[in-house]
Amino acid sequence: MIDEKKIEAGIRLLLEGIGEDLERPGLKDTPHRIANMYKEIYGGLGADASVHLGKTFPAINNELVLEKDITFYSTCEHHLLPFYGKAHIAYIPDDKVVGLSKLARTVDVFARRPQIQEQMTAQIGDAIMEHLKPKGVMVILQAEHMCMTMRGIKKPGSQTMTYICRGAFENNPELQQMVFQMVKS
Ligand SMILES: Nc1nc2c(ncn2[C@@H]2O[C@H](COP(=O)(O)OP(=O)(O)OP(=O)(O)O)[C@@H](O)[C@H]2O)c(=O)[nH]1
Ligand SMILES: [Zn+2]
Repeated sequence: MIDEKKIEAGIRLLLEGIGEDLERPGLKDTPHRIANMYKEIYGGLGADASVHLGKTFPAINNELVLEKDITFYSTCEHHLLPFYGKAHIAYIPDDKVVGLSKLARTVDVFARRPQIQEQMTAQIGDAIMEHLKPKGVMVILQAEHMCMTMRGIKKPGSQTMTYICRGAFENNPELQQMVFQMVKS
């Protein structure tokens, strides 16, 4: 559960730590604003993907479904700086499908917490396997990490790609290639 008072106290300390004047007008409401913002951007911590993935419909057929270019914003757990980009999710139904928005909602459940991209990729795929129980799922994430661009090594434009395969996609390079092609097209 997100504790707004603790976040506000933490932000006040942080501002003091960098030598800022907490009483100047521009900063007076900042601790409160950030607490509100964290409720949104870390809202995934209290969220449960099964709520979204548990609402299914009978499949018309069991052909592959790809939802691509799902924009997401997350924060890296090492620096609490944003990483953001696109998620692509392919799955092969086993007589059940979910509404397409539920795939995007599942991405947000795992994006809105301090994260590591590899872990987020796996969590999305594993949640889909567990709750929708398809024949297989493949998740691809492509993101820019601000801890790589605005500080440290400073390599703007560098992109991190991660993917996982579960079920029918595992050990099936042809199927994986087909998804990569569909994502590129
Ligand atoms: N594998 C992986 N690494 C990440 C992710 N987000 C951030 N990192 C990396 O986490 C590492 C943390 O390294 P540290 O050496 O502990 O921290 P640092 O001194 O701030 O590292 P630099 O970024 O190299 O300055 C950095 O190399 C980041 O690029 C992620 O999602 N996945
Ligand atoms: Zn980072």
